[in-house]
Amino acid sequence: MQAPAALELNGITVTFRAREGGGRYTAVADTTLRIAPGEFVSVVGPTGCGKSTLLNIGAGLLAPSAGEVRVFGEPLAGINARAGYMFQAEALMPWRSALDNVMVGLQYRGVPQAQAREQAQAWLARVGLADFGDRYPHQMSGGMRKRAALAQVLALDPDIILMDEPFSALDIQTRQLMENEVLDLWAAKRKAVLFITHDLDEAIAMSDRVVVLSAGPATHPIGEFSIDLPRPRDVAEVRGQPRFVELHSQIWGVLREEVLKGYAQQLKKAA
Ligand SMILES: Nc1ncnc2c1ncn2[C@@H]1O[C@H](COP(=O)(O)OP(=O)(O)OP(=O)(O)O)[C@@H](O)[C@H]1O
Repeated sequence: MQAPAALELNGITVTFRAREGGGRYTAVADTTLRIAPGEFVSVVGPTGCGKSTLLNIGAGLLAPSAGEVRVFGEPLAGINARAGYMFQAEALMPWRSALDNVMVGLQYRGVPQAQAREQAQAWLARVGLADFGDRYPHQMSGGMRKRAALAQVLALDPDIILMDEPFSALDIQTRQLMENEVLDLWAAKRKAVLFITHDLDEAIAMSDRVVVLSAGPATHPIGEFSIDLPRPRDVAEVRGQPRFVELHSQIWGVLREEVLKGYAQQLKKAA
């Protein structure tokens, strides 16, 4: 028998009550997505198509209107306890130091104080913040805060990591450093990753597989591409490889039309 997927979204449909008027809005329609243990999958799609909605479904933060989620073969009910999340927004508590921020999740899990401190310190060191444990979020740069947030997620050793545009607020150099760092950490531990981005270059550089979503409403996968670039990868260097350029052009061929549709919808909404 085939090993169960780490995360499996089966025939997911998500319908919201529309924000205006009394109607319903189907954000996601009949979407199936499977992520194998240790696989790095990116989902790309135009703005507002439903990427975050899918991630929230995988996290168990939102229940689908139809379809089911399975985690290592088991139906998911409530929050996905085997997943760690990293969102675009800052996740650090401003009143806690970096070390305390990383420790808090461990303590919540019942790890004794001294051990939690030791593990948190080791994770801060792994993300390059060994000497910054006593800094508060406002005393750190955006990149450092992201590192601390990454340590916070990884310290809990989740089997699945859900990332929603985690580096989009960073400048390009810091972003590439962080992307490489994530790839190194991932290579060492091989967790299943669901990575949401609207940046196709980032998706290709990082992933084993890229899934393209259609423009909304009723978004669904319209293309799936296996990224056969060798690893380890340097996200800046890999962009110059002929195979990268080829994959980019193939995927962009599918995504372009959807981005234009998504953009037209945004303009209509704004009018
Ligand atoms: N709670 C909600 N109630 C009503 N509509 C919602 C709700 N959450 C999301 N939507 C709508 O569902 C659609 C998909 O939203 P979602 O945030 O998943 O898109 P996205 O692809 O992640 O967007 P972006 O690229 O801007 O991050 C949007 O049209 C959004 O307005």
